[in-house]
Amino acid sequence: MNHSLEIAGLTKNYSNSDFHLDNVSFSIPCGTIMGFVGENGAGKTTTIKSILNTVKKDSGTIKILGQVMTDKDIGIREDIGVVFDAASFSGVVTPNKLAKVMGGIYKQWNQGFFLNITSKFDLPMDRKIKEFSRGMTMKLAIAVALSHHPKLLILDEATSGLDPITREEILEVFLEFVEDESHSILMSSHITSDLEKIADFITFIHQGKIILTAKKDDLIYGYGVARCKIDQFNRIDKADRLAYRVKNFQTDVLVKDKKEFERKYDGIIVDNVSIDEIMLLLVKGEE
Ligand SMILES: Nc1ncnc2c1ncn2[C@@H]1O[C@H](COP(=O)(O)OP(=O)(O)OP(=O)(O)O)[C@@H](O)[C@H]1O
Repeated sequence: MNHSLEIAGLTKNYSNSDFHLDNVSFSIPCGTIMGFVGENGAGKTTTIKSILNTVKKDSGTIKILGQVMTDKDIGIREDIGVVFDAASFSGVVTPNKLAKVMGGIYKQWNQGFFLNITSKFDLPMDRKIKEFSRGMTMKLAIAVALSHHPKLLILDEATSGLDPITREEILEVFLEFVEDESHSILMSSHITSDLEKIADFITFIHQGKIILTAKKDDLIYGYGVARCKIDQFNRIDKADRLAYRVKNFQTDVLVKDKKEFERKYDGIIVDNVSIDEIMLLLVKGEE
C-alpha cells in the first residue's frame, strides 16, 4: 500500500443546497502531510465528512489504508484519528475521566502515551473541560486523537484560533507523528503559513472541485507570480500562464516554473508566490 487515503470521483449533493462536490479526486502517500485549502464553503468539511462516512456520498470511491470503509467497518475507525474545529467533548468531564471513556472505546488506546502527551501540552487532568481555553481544548482533542495510535490523522481546522506558540507546539507533534512512514495526515486549514511549514502536498478545492494538487516545495520554490505591464502580458503564450489577475497598473500571472519562465521572457520580474496568493489567483483570476 502506497497511499493512506485514495479518493476517486467523489460526488455529493445536499438536497437543500446548491452546493455539490464535483468529481473530487486526490490521494495521500503514506508518511506525508496533505494540506487541504479552499475558501469558506469550498467543500473541505463535506469532503472530510464523506471520508469519515458521516455524510453519505452520492458516488465515487474512498479507500482508507487500502480499504473501502462501509457502515459496518468498525475496525478501520481505530486507525483514523479525527480532530474537528469545535472539539465535541462533554464539558463536565475531566481529561482523566475522558481517558477512561476512550480506553473503553478504542482497543488500541495507550494510556501511557496519553499521559505523556497531555503532560507535554501542560493540560490539567482533573479540571473540567468546560473550564479549558480553546487552545487547551484543541490540544486535548489532538492528544485523544493520537492516543489510540491512528495511522491516518484527519484535521479540520485544528489550529484555527490558536496563538503562534501553541500552533508551533502542535505542528511539532504532527511532524513527529509522520516520522513513522506508515502515518499520514490530511489537514484542512485557512492558516496557510502552518501548511507551508509542515505539508508535503497541497490540494486546492474551489466550489466543490479540486483545482490543483501539487508538492508544496514545487509550489513554493517552482511556481511564481510574474508582475507584468500590459505589453509584457501580451507577449506571454497562453500555455505559459496558469491564471492571471488584472490590477490597476500591472497584471499578475501565475506561472508553474519560475526559472523557465524568466529564461523565456526576458525582463519580466517573477516573484516567489505564497499558497494564499496561488489560491487567490486560481480562484479570483482568469485562465
Ligand atoms: N448538512 C448540510 N446541508 C446542506 N448544505 C450543507 C450542509 N453542510 C454543508 N453544506 C453546504 O455545503 C457547502 C460546503 O460546506 P463545507 O462545510 O464543506 O465547506 P468548507 O470548505 O469546510 O468551509 P469552511 O472553510 O467555511 O469551513 C456550503 O455551501 C454549506 O452551506
